[in-house]
Amino acid sequence: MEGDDNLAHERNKAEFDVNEMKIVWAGSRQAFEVSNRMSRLVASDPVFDKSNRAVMTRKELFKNTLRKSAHAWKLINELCLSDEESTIFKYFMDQPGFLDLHWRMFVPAIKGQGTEEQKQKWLPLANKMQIIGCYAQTELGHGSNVQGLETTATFNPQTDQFILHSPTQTSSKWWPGGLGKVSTHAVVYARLITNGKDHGVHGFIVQLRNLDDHSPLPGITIGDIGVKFGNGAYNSMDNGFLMFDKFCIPRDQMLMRLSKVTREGKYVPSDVPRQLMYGTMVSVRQTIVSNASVAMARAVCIATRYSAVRRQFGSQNGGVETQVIDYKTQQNRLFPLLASAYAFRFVGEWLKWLYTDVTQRLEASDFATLPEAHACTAGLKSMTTSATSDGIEECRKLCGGHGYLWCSGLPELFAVYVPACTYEGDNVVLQLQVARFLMKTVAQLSSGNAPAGTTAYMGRAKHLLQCRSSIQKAEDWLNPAMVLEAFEARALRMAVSCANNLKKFENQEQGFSELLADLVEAGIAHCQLIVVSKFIAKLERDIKGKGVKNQLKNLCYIYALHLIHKHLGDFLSTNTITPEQASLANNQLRSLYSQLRPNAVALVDAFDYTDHYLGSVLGRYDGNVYPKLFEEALKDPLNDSVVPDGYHEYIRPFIKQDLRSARL
Ligand SMILES: CCCCCCCC/C=C\CCCCCCCCCC(=O)SCCNC(=O)CCNC(=O)[C@H](O)C(C)(C)COP(=O)(O)OP(=O)(O)OC[C@H]1O[C@@H](n2cnc3c(N)ncnc32)[C@H](O)[C@@H]1OP(=O)(O)O
Ligand SMILES: Cc1cc2nc3c(=O)[nH]c(=O)nc-3n(C[C@H](O)[C@H](O)[C@H](O)COP(=O)(O)OP(=O)(O)OC[C@H]3O[C@@H](n4cnc5c(N)ncnc54)[C@H](O)[C@@H]3O)c2cc1C
Repeated sequence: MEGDDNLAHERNKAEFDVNEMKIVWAGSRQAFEVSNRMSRLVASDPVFDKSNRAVMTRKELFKNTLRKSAHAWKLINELCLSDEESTIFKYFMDQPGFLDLHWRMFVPAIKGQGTEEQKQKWLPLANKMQIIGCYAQTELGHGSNVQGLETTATFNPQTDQFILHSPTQTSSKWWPGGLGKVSTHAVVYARLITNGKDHGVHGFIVQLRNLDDHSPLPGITIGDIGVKFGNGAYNSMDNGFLMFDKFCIPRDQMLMRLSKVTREGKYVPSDVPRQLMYGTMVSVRQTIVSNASVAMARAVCIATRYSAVRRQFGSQNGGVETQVIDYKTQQNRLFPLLASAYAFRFVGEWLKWLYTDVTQRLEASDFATLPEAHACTAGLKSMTTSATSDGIEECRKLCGGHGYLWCSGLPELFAVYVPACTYEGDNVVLQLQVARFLMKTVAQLSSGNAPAGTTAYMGRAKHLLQCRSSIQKAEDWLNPAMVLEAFEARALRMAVSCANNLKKFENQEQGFSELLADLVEAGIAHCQLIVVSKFIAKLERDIKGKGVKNQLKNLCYIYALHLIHKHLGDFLSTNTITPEQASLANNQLRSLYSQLRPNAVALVDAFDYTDHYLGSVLGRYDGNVYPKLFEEALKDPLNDSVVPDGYHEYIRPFIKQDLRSARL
């Protein structure tokens, strides 16, 4: 059977309304319409071609990214795209570049931390891209430890200026995207010093380059930090370094919405939590969770379509071979990833709601939910990006040898995606923030304060610490209350166990250091509970379309039960479930895989990705894999000539045994 017949046959088997599922995936009919229109607008424009990124030199790749960015900006203006449309348009461009940092970090940092006057001055320039900005926080010596940054901003009352200085090599800014070659400005984080006193890290708007000829301003040393992981991939981004040599900026370029420095040099501390200075990171972490679902879905779409096209073994007497998607091992690796894509989508929707809610509360000076918002954004960013990076690599393996080809789309996707485990906060460091939050919540349980939000379940500690799961048969694992209770009991017991172990240490910080590995596991268990509970909550909503809810139910329970299987040690060692109940979960999981199987291709079609966005020969909508693999191979520059360059110097001497003449 040809690839296209395979996929047509698969699509005919679907038991649900794919068009309605597309709307559930997009979040609303309007969101679907925008996403569909923007992805096709990008795909139809030859400037956004991505087919030869792997064979471009770094300089070519970078210049091509500039060209694409300029073209995108022109189209956004000509077509008068809304903010929502242009964000999605840039996303489907699928080319990491300075635009990401300008719009996602530089502009939000000014919006969140600038005064009204500062916003009025800087935002119109940034919104029209008359200045281009980046977010310069990380240094050569410190990334995770923001309080350990070394760059100084010393107030000089004589000139009413701050003097920015990099006192050591390790204080050089290192990593900011867009800094190396493009940005004219940056929001720079530096230690504020007034009257010889260090007030800790604060943000400043700093011009870096001359607006006439783009040369660095005197006192500024700047450049790109060099080639990063993978061909093409994130190398389109100019991550940069930056050093200040007593570089002066006016006082009104300190971002002063939170704390201030007066004309006399008096420091006026913020009367709101100083952590609001970290607001830009919280906002980006929230969007990274939604991006995780997109990246996971992309890899899963490629692996699912290819698994339906690919056949190996199983033919008797020359008949057709088995589609590899029919092997239970393939399903056991692939279907939980498909379920994870949907799970991350829905938790991303919820996190967006939580972020909007906390932002509104902060505007009304209500800071009560800030720790919860920080823990959720940090923990879910960590959990979903780790799972997605691993998932992309698993999808590559699911595609066998051809998955290793660049044109499968998976190597580049992995290389672009994997730094998400590090940027915007290292995943272990962020998960430890969740653990701290959990330890505080557990410590307060005896005080009578009922925990709220995502830790509300801890308020039922008495029950959850001693309950035994009442699962008796495999179908019981489709009962939402029973599944939730298992996840809640496991998460609470792991957190309480850490808290009890902490008590054994006289010095709590030392205890925390000793128990770091267990604390991370407790944080992950809590985050997995959030994802499962938000998926279950989604099923309780009104979901339209023939068979759509049924498919989502299957995906939800596959997500939950595969986690039980994967983290069985946690569930058994906390006595949350028995080995027999674990075995019933496995039986149910197998049954769910069989139910999902006829719908697998339609479930990835529901992502509505264009072939342009997928960028994968293996994941093509028409399944026409083999002829296109040949086409791609023949395009490789090595195939430009039949006899390769270097033959006469380095191959012929071997064959003719005249190695003395080889030019070694
Ligand atoms: C095939 C091609 C495909 C192409 C695809 C292209 C598409 C591209 C799409 C998407 C791309 C995404 C683009 C995104 C680009 C991202 C670029 C990355 C940018 C960066 O990385 S910027 C730098 C980020 N840096 C960090 O994240 C640093 C991490 N460190 C910290 O955040 C903190 O320092 C900390 C969390 C580790 C805290 O450390 P600590 O020393 O404890 O902190 P303190 O300052 O003392 O604070 C203690 C106290 O505050 C609480 N707290 C900490 N942070 C926050 C916060 N943000 N909000 C609220 N509260 C906070 C902390 O819990 C403590 O509370 P407690 O005292 O315990 O109650
Ligand atoms: C592609 C990319 C783009 C980036 N873009 C930007 C940008 O635009 N702007 C910007 O300012 N920065 C940017 N960064 C920097 C990024 O934010 C930092 O790299 C990140 O915050 C991690 O910090 P680090 O590099 O100091 O890691 P480190 O903290 O040095 O981590 C090294 C190891 O130590 C472990 N570790 C560290 N602290 C602890 C702890 N307390 N407990 C347990 N383990 C610990 C970590 O888990 C990790 O395994 C970017 C980075 C990358 C890779």
